[in-house]
Amino acid sequence: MSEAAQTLEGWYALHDFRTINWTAWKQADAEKRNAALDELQSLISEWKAAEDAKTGSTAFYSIVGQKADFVFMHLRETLEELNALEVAFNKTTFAQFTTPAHSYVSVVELSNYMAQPGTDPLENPEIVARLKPILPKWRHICFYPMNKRREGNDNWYMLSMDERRAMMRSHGMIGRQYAGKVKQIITGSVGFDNWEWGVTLFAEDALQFKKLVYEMRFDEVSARFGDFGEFFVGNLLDGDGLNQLLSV
Ligand code: VOV
Repeated sequence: MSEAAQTLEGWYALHDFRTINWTAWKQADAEKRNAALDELQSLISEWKAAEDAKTGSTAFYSIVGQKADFVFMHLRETLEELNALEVAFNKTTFAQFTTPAHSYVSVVELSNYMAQPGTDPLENPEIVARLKPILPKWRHICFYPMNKRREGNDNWYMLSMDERRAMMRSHGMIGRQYAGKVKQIITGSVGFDNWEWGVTLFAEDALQFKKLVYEMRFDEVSARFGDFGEFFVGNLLDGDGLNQLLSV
């Protein structure tokens, strides 16, 4: 058996995608719409308070295209908290105007491929901060799930640790060229959801998603071993953005 990579886990993650029933939203009277918006805003304030207290983080983005209208990405210490968040949203008036479109459950993960031998990663404040990240509120989000292939000669899980480490080094070198342009949060979902990882990227310039993902396609670890699910891309919903989205 090949040596399994050691992983460190941080906050649990829920990507909660919803579609808006625009017909019902437009038909609702202004009073009901305003009440729904007030309630939604107070939920968002609660999430912001959790983020200020560093007990979790939430990002709220509209989704471009027809796979969903918006996504809440929540990070919390436990799965129970994530569950409570989705249930709290489901009980709001605004939720009556939405339908679930997709969801993804995972946990922030760092592997030991790049670890410094003989050091305790949990003593490194940078690593600890990466396990419990405050999500950047950059203009755009890109989310997709992925697997590492297990087919014939292209079986990631049969490679030696050294072979995998060399490929992850090359992967990391490409990623580093995008420092300051793309921020990645890798979440592990083996045992939690249908794919092995969730990849969540943030950027101020959405084109950087295309450039990075395209460049990685030529790198061995993605070219030979990457299998990818559906892509979701969207725009930050800050206070103004939310009001604009929901004004009818
Ligand atoms: C934005 C840049 C960027 C950077 C700097 C970066 C660096 C790194 C490093 C150094 C490491 C290994 C240590 C760790 O931190 O865990 C990883 C790990 C990982 N990555 Fe990555 N990645 C990036 C970006 C980045 C992207 C765009 C993708 C999607 C791939 C693609 O083709 O679409 C990805 C995937 C992953 C995955 C699935 C893992 C876990 C693999 C495993 O087998 O365990 N990643 N990644």
